Amino acid sequence: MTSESDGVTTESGEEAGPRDARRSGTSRRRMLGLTGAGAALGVAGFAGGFATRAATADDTTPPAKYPFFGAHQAGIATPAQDRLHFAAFDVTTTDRQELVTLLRAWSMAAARMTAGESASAEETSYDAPPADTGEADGLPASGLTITIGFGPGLFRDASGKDRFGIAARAPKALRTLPHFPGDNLDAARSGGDLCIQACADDPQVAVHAVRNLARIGFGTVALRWSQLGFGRTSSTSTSQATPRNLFGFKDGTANLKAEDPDLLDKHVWVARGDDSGAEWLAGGSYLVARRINMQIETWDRTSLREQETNIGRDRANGAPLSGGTEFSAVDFAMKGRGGTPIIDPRSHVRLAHPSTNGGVQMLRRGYNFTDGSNALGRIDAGLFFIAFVRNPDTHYIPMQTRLASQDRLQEYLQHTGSGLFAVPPGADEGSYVGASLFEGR
Ligand SMILES: C=CC1=C(C)c2cc3[nH]c(cc4nc(cc5[nH]c(cc1n2)c(C)c5CCC(=O)O)C(CCC(=O)O)=C4C)c(C)c3C=C
Ligand SMILES: [Fe+2]
Repeated sequence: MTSESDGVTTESGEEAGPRDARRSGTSRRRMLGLTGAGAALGVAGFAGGFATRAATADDTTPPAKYPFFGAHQAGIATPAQDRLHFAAFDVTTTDRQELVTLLRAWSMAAARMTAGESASAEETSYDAPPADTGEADGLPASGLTITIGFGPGLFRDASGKDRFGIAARAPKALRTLPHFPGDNLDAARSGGDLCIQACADDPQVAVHAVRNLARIGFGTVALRWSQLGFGRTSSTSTSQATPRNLFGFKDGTANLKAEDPDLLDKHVWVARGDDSGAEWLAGGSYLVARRINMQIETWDRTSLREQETNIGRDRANGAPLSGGTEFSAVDFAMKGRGGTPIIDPRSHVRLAHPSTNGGVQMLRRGYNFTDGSNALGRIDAGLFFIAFVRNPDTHYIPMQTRLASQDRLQEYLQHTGSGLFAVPPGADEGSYVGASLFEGR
């Protein structure tokens, strides 16, 4: 008898009790059934390659589930979820095969967890640690996506030595980001040979994913740094409302959106021929991560006029100060009474706008964060900036250089962490992220 509400059936056909369910690679959805939370919640719903989010409290809305396998990795063009757990790892093994084995194991576990399953189908003995840590048992997939990236150190170590026989295929643009004016980077929150971006609409699901991948990597990788994010600061789909950052402004209005695949091809996805030495990256992207502290106490003592001048948009509705509504085009030429531009030339939107940056755009996918408070009673808060770009040399570094030296916002910001990762294309069903690099393409 196999019924979601009756219990779990073992391979021999016997009905198992909860203890056996924990030992086996039990589906989290089955655990939902076990706990009587409603099997109806486990139905996937896909539309046009990405699922609709469970944005309402309506019980009949299926929670989002995004497939791990596909042409591109999920977690880039996927509608931005509400929570983030980002982790960067140092690879501790010197053995190429162990690294490949890890990437295979991560991909298998990621495919399971994004489907709402436990991290492993393996059955472990009662005397061994469970194959899944258990804290997501009973929880649905919650829109989980797991995106894996490769840092510069995966290809060459600090002395320039080829670590795993892949140095000749390192992407040209994959370098430690340069120092920008005002950077105050903490080495303990920067860099990494590998990264995992886990996004979900439930923080427990995102943390569970990183925790299990770190556990699987024990002995092959060591966690270098990690960051939790609690509120998305971008929209990556026109179906999403624009959220707000910790300065209280709508953030993500002029972001690239999944509904415009031509712009994603132009600005996000690496194309064949972009880098003849790294064709394996075609269909992938680059992930820029910046931990940006925001001096929110200072901001909170700043007049609304000054705040809006700094950003270049209306705080209440997100419209450009030149007028219109949130999605109106910004008019940088419009002059005010004194003949000066209404949108300050040093405002954030002016300096980040494509017209100031040779037409380049990026797909922003950042999150708000708070990490306690300091001895002065100030909240350690900010924006964990994540952007996906086709080439950081053209799509990130020039813009960040401009912002760091001219942006009016800069007075309230301090960059404290940094990372650049090449994000391989998505894996074929049954294969693994990184196969195009390690299996040679
Ligand atoms: C180098 C890239 C960027 C960094 C770093 C960055 C930090 C940062 N941004 C905000 C708040 C807002 N940014 C907005 C727009 C915007 N920002 C960037 C790039 C970086 N931001 C771009 C490319 C854009 C879009 C520009 C355009 O095309 O008009 C906005 C306006 C709303 C929106 O369009 O999203 C806000 C608000 C903060 C607080 C911050 C660092 C903490
Ligand atoms: Fe911005």
